[in-house]
Amino acid sequence: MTAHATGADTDADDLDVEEALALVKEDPGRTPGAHPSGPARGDRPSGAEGSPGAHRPPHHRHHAVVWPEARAIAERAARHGRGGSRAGYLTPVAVPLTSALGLTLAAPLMALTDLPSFDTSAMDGWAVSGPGPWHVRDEGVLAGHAEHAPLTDGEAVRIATGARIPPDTTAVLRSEHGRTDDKGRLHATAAAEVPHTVAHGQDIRPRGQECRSGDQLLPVGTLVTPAVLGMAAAAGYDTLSAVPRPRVDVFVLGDELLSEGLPHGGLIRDALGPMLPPWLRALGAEVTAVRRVGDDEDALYEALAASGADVVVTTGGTAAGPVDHVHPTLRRIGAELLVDGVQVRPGHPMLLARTKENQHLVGLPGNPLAAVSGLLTLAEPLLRTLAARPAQEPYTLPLRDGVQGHPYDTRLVPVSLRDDRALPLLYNGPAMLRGIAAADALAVVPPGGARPGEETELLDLPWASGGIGVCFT
Ligand SMILES: Nc1nc2c(c(=O)[nH]1)N[C@H]1C(S)=C(S)[C@@H](COP(=O)(O)OP(=O)(O)OC[C@H]3O[C@@H](n4cnc5c(N)ncnc54)[C@H](O)[C@@H]3O)O[C@H]1N2
Ligand code: MOO
Repeated sequence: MTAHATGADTDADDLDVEEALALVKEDPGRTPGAHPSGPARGDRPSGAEGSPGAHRPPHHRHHAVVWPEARAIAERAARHGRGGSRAGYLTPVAVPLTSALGLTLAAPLMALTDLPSFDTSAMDGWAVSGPGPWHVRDEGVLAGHAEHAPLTDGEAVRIATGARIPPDTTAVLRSEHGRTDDKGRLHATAAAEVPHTVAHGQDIRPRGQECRSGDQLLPVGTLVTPAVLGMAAAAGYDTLSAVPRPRVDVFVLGDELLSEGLPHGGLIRDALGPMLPPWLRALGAEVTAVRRVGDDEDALYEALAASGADVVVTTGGTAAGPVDHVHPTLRRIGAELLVDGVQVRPGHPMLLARTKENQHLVGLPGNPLAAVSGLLTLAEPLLRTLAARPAQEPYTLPLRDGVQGHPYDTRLVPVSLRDDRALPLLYNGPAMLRGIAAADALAVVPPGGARPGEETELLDLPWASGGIGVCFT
């Protein structure tokens, strides 16, 4: 779908700006990351300050919304048509612990048992009753064994860490704090914290020390981490009530795409087929299908009609070229366009539509970095809301180098984070992946650009934040 020249949206000025910003003005001979200084705020083209929408040039796509609004629409979109659920997330299900990592708890985690569930020895040693010396019973008490006969005053029995404390035990004497004399009697040694004696309750973990059955351990909305899985298992759970991952079908459009080998004869490798599924999983999705769909309107129509996913993600075909079928197909199925273009570079032809009751479509542009922009602008808030995940806390860092701005649109620029500063990376053109492949985050550069040292909002990439989102499987 590379033929755009005849498209109705041809916009010579926009395309010139795009080329200038992303491709040719960055001098590849400079130190990687050394971005040419952007204009100072005061040097912005007149009219670029303040609300970008208010200063759009007359030829700008009139439907395009400003970047923050696009994200807000995507977040709100999830809240409609979900059986009246105002929260917007998918219906919770019981998920086995082995599948629950990265999900959000749909119910508080209440203890199903006391923890510990019985009085437990905290150390290897002897359970003793009363003051020593003690007569040591022949048998021992091991973890996992049934209850032991009560001790009588002056008796001791060997005990292992984690074993049940026999009734009438007053303390546990650690093995390194006791010795037996030649008559087989046990004495507390001078090495004990209180010499020759053991404090009442010493090294016993009493039943219910951590929680009582029915206590709330974690609130609803908690992200299921490995530690939460451990806590849930300890507290008696086999399954968790959690919000499931939104199911996502990915349709990769384009006749020019190869799945293997070197580009040849005008054909190029499909970069999005390998990139999007793991990225979508990192954003909380379950990828239910990845299909190549040729530049054929009927094929896209049929694929869409057959999809039962919560979200369909298409790549390519969003612009107005002769084989850009996304808009016509959406019209054909009677979809409601919620976002039709965003004032962001790259990625401005991205779109969001409601295709069915409980199904949305995110149309990512075909240029690979433009697709990333659409993924983070539209798919991320939609999936996050459906999966009831928390939003990333907004944060800023100073830019090491200035970044030229688009006169009217927000720019998303790959950056690497070093020493609490963001280094804008080269090779950030819409068709390029070299910058993003080396990046830790995307800088949100406002219309008009950003000066060196300017505090700039950052969108973390899921693998760079080290969060639970990094679980790609
Ligand atoms: N007349 C206009 N032409 C274009 C406009 C415009 O406003 N008016 N916008 C440009 C911008 S910006 C973008 S972004 C692209 C969006 O185009 P589409 O979403 O229709 O995508 P395609 O035309 O199918 O492809 C664009 C480009 O990306 C390559 N591509 C597509 N899929 C893949 C893939 N899976 N892996 C790697 N590369 C892919 C494709 O070969 C094209 O080179 O439109 C501009 N044109
Ligand atoms: O700039 Mo397009 O929006 O190439 O991505």
